[in-house]
Amino acid sequence: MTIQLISENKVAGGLHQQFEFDSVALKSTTRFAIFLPPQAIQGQSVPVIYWLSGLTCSDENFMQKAGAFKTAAKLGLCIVAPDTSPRGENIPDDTEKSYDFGVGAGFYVNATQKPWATHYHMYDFIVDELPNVIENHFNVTAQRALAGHSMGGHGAMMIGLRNPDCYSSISAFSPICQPSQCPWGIKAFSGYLGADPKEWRAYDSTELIKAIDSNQFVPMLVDQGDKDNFLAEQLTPEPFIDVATQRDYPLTFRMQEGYDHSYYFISSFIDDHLHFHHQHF
Ligand SMILES: N[C@@H](CCC(=O)N[C@@H](CSC=O)C(=O)NCC(=O)O)C(=O)O
Repeated sequence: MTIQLISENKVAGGLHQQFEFDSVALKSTTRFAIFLPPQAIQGQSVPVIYWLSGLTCSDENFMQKAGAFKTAAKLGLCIVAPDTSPRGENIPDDTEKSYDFGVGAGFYVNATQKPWATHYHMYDFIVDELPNVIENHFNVTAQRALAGHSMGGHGAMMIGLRNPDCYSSISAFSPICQPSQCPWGIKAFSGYLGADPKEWRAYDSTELIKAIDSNQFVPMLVDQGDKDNFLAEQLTPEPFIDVATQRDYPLTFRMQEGYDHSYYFISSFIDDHLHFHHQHF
């Protein structure tokens, strides 16, 4: 597997780089961004936080807007931000070109339905292929954490709950907590997984947290803004919090007064998330 450097910038004493490579899972060329802290450049192996972005995003949104570099550099954390779907000329997209399905909206699932099933395997990409690429090409340890926003918050929680042995901690901003029950999730899951809601359960964090073995609880931090336009209709955290509370799951859920759904919110609390993951590595 070869990866090709696309761009490089020095930042906070470390490096921000973009690479592309031919993904087996996505059957297409894909790009990711990586922040390497100074420690990794000096030869030390560092742990990795995988950041999963939301609808309409690429590898760039988090890196350009979250303001994570100085704290990640101080704590010696590598951050990897993949794209949010396969992308390119031969990749099927929503015929209506809507922002919440198709390119930019892979929802971190393995699609089973045509025409999506050929390329839209974001679950396999994030769980298996991308970490292998990162661990084979960079000065990183096998310690992994997951974080994300909105659709990517759903991805971080869902992937962490399904693979508790692989991740030290999980965090999310404004996650879609019950995708089987909200318009964004119903549209995506119907399209990618088919009409039967039973097939959706394996990708729904509120279902997964009901079933996970208590010996396999992974610490989780969630921040949510109370002025988020999507909160009531799309994000619906209450059922997830209720199950977590009943099960004594190690979830810290913080409702943050006055904040919306944007990267202004993320940049306000990203340091807390980086410290949280650092503490659990
Ligand atoms: N209608 C909007 C919706 C797009 C949007 O708000 N995207 C969010 C994630 S929403 C859930 O996954 C986002 O992160 N946008 C990128 C950014 O840099 O802010 C639209 O189409 O604009």
